[in-house]
Amino acid sequence: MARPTARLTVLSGPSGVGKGTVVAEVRRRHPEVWVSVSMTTRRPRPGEVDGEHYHFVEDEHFDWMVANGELLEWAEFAGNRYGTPVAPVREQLAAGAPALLEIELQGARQVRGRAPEAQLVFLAPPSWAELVSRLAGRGSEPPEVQNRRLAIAQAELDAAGEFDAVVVNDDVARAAEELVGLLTAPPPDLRPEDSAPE
Ligand SMILES: Nc1ncnc2c1ncn2[C@@H]1O[C@H](COP(=O)(O)OP(=O)(O)OP(=O)(O)O)[C@@H](O)[C@H]1O
Ligand SMILES: Nc1nc2c(ncn2[C@@H]2O[C@H](COP(=O)(O)O)[C@@H](O)[C@H]2O)c(=O)[nH]1
Repeated sequence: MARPTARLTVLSGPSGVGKGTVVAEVRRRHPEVWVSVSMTTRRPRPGEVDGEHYHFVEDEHFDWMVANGELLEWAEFAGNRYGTPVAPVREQLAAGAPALLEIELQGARQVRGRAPEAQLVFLAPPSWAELVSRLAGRGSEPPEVQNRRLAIAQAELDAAGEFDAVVVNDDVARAAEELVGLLTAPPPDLRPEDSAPE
């Protein structure tokens, strides 16, 4: 892998599109890629490990983090709250290393506001039918929660144009490599054609 750029990259996209699957594939291929572990008030799914998939916390703890400015961004999504602890991201970037966040649209917009230099990547499904099928096939939520997530997904798909890049998750390995390409791309002001003298 080319040396990743020390830059903040956000991966967003509708629930069930495969963000977690693609990020896991990126890490399997490139263990050096650092991915933020979010806080959430959601209950763990079977197999999810505290501190690895999420920091699972009670509402009071989440409130405390918000009140103390401990989160880079946070949002309520389908009945639960999710947020990115700011300190590890700061440490990562201060050490000259890249940081990858896997978050939903409201959070991506907050990151855009706080860190305009961040790279925002949208993961899109090959089709609406495929998105519905993936969310149902995962089997982690009951049908009413799936429908709630799909209602949000419609608005998220409409916002794809706000992002710097769109990656279609038609194939996990291909999408993972495309994401790695974006993680290793120099930021716009460092691209040779932008900095070349007249
Ligand atoms: N390219 C793909 N082709 C077929 N199935 C896929 C693909 N990518 C992911 N999946 C499957 O789609 C389902 C949803 O994937 P995943 O949980 O990674 O989505 P997500 O975007 O992280 O969802 P959420 O935002 O709800 O956490 C999983 O069952 C996963 O195995
Ligand atoms: N704004 C944020 N969104 C986050 C964060 N961590 C995860 N997420 C997104 O929430 C939804 C639902 O996740 P699930 O694990 O319950 O399926 C999904 O879009 C995640 O990407 C975060 O720190 N901030």
